[in-house]
Amino acid sequence: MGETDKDDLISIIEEDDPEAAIPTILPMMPLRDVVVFTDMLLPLFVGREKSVNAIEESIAKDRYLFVATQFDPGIEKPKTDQIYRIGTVSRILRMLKLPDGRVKALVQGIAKAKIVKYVRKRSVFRVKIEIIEEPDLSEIDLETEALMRNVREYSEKILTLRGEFTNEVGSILESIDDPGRLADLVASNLRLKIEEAQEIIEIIDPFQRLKKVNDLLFREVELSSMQAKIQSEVKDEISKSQKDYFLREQVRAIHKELGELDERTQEIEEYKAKIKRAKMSREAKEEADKQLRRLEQMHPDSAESSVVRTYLDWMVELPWSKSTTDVIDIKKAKSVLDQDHYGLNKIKDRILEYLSVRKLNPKTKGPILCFVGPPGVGKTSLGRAIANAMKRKFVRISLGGIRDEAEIRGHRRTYIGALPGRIIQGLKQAGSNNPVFMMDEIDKLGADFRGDPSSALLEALDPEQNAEFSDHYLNLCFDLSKVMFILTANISDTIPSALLDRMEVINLSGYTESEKKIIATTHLIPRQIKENGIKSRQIRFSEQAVVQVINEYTSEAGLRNLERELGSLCRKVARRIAEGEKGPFQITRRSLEKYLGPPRYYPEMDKEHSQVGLSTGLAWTQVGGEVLYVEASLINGKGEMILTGQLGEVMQESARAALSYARANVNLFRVKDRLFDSRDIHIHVPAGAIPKDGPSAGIAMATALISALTGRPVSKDVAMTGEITLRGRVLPIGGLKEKALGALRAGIRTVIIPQKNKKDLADIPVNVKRKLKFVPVQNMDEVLAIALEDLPSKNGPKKKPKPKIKTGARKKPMVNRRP
Ligand SMILES: Nc1ncnc2c1ncn2[C@@H]1O[C@H](COP(=O)(O)OP(=O)(O)OP(=O)(O)O)[C@@H](O)[C@H]1O
Repeated sequence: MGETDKDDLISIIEEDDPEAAIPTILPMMPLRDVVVFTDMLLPLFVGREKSVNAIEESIAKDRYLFVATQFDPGIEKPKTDQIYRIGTVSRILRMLKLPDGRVKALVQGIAKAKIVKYVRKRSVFRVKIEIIEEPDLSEIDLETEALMRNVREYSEKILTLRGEFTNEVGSILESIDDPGRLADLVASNLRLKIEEAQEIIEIIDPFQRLKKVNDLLFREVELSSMQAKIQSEVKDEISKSQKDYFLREQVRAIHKELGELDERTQEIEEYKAKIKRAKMSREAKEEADKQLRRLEQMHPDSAESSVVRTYLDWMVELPWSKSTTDVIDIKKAKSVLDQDHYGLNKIKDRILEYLSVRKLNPKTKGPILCFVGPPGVGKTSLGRAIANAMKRKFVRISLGGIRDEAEIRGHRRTYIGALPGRIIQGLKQAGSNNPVFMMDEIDKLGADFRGDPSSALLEALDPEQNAEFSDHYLNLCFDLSKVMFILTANISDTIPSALLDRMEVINLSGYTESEKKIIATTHLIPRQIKENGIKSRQIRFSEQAVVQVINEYTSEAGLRNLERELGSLCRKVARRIAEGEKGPFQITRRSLEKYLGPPRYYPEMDKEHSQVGLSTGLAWTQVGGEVLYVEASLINGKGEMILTGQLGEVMQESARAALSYARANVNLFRVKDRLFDSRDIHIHVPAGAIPKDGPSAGIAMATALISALTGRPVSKDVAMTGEITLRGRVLPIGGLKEKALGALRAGIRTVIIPQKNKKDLADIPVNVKRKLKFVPVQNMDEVLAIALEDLPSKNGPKKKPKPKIKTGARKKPMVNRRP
């Protein structure tokens, strides 16, 4: 054993002469940190002068050398009393002189000996020795045999713990049957401390020596196994989670063996079943299976695994192949639409046509419907009715204010908290892949650096490409071709044009007072009564009360606020019933104020008489048609034009055109051109906080201006809409129906419209036409002839005949609408 290899050992033994007698006087070499046992082979580096001398002396003679260990390895030049007296007679088997004067030698222990005395001490230690004979143990008793076995086993154990055990070592241990040699061999390999090793070497009796070695081995085994235990404990601490995982895996394996499922396996199995049930597309299933396999490998509590779980939840809950069966019965659909909606005949007809085509050709890629109209005119409820009629699911999302493409298409899964886009979310909510999918406020889509949501929307809506709509979160394609999309908007002007191209716009313009009255009595009141838990016999609405709510508590094109006010009336009655009062409760004009407070829109307060420089225009806004007042006045100045009331560019240009027209026709109006040098003209359009734009107030501005210049008042019952040219021609405008309804609400009786809009009168409900007089005009002369009460003419002032108003209950404008 030791550091020398076996080949060396063999050649040495051949050289050795076992018969050679050991001399009694030998050169001696003190060793610093090793005790040499009999038979032990040991390579030595020798540097100290005395030691080198000792080796040289030995080589010069018969190569015998006595080696003994010094007490303290730190002492460079030990004295005789600092060296143990018992040591080993050795033989130098090889020697090599190094260039630096040091010597490398391979020595082997031959016999144990004792220093009797030092013969020489100066340049070299020379000692007289006495060989120590050991008692002969040729007959090995049982105890010794047992001890030897023990020693062998312990040795194997230690070497195994140290990772040094090999079969070769095992057979060497087995082959030694001399207890003394076994003790020496084991001791020389035990990494003992010097004192311990010396203690062993000094025990002469082989049995005793073996016993001592056995004790040390026992201690060493304990130490080594304790060390191994500590090491593995530390390792366990470090990888506790790994250990947990390992244990869990074992538990899983045990459960599996027992035919039971643990929580985790159960989860995985559940996902497997859900994936199967979801009947995904092949591509989607592959991805889901892949993610499930990833989940299986992951630590169940890791953040990553919860991301994968959320993804799988989305995947299995999407209606990949879940559809509802369409029932398209046109008669039934008509009755559903009629049941939920009063009027709207044209729109209902269009919807029924659309459904008929779908019935005859289910694969049709017909246009996408887009309902455009002010709030509360029934866009959403029509969509819902279509879904009911076809027995499809209905979902609704709002696109108002969306600027980020990811809202439509989803965020990539790498983002924390990523989710699919609104379209996929809507489909999950619907639970079928062919719902009626309503997207509200398409006109309020934004676009900025985060991408253009309208392009993502385009992909979703376009029948040519929506079979492969890709969502960033799913990272897969989802087939949207069976979805029936319906879009809604308040105005069509701001709908992105690429989208507008693909849609069929259906306008819903708003309701007249009488329509509102009917809808209120037939739909809104019964619904509110039911929703508030009242019995219909407990509450009665008088017709006048309903009309008053329409006119004095609301002012809108649609029915939103009307329904809210009626709901609030029902709620108040519900409270009284809940407090124990017995009905029936009458809602009359008189009791209305008690329930709803004072009216919010007072009629007949302001425009009681016609005024100079104040004309009434008509605007088409997101909430329907509205009257728009235009004020003009002359103030001292230098002929400048002041425009206020947050007018947009087009409207400002329109005002300038009106002014130019007036200046070009000063003669006609009998105004001195000089007037413009000393006067500033101020045009203001009240409700100054609300931005206004568009050319359609052109004739209203010109009328106000000319009224201010001429001092002729503008008739209080006349409203007008039309664009003006420099030559005074009146050009057509849009949204006539909405404007007409707005004028009616404001108590106007005559509406001046451009000649070219005459065709639009066909769309205006008959009862509106009965109450409003529409006067189509081609130029400003005609406008002024109707609007100004006292028109200056080329032949001098002449009294303008009052416009003849045919019929219609007179409703005066409301205070908060009138400057
Ligand atoms: N013609 C109608 N007949 C009966 N009820 C109607 C009619 N039009 C609208 N309604 C009712 O008026 C209420 C408001 O309608 P809805 O919510 O559909 O309006 P909307 O046009 O979608 O408004 P918004 O643009 O604000 O979403 C609903 O309760 C609806 O049932």
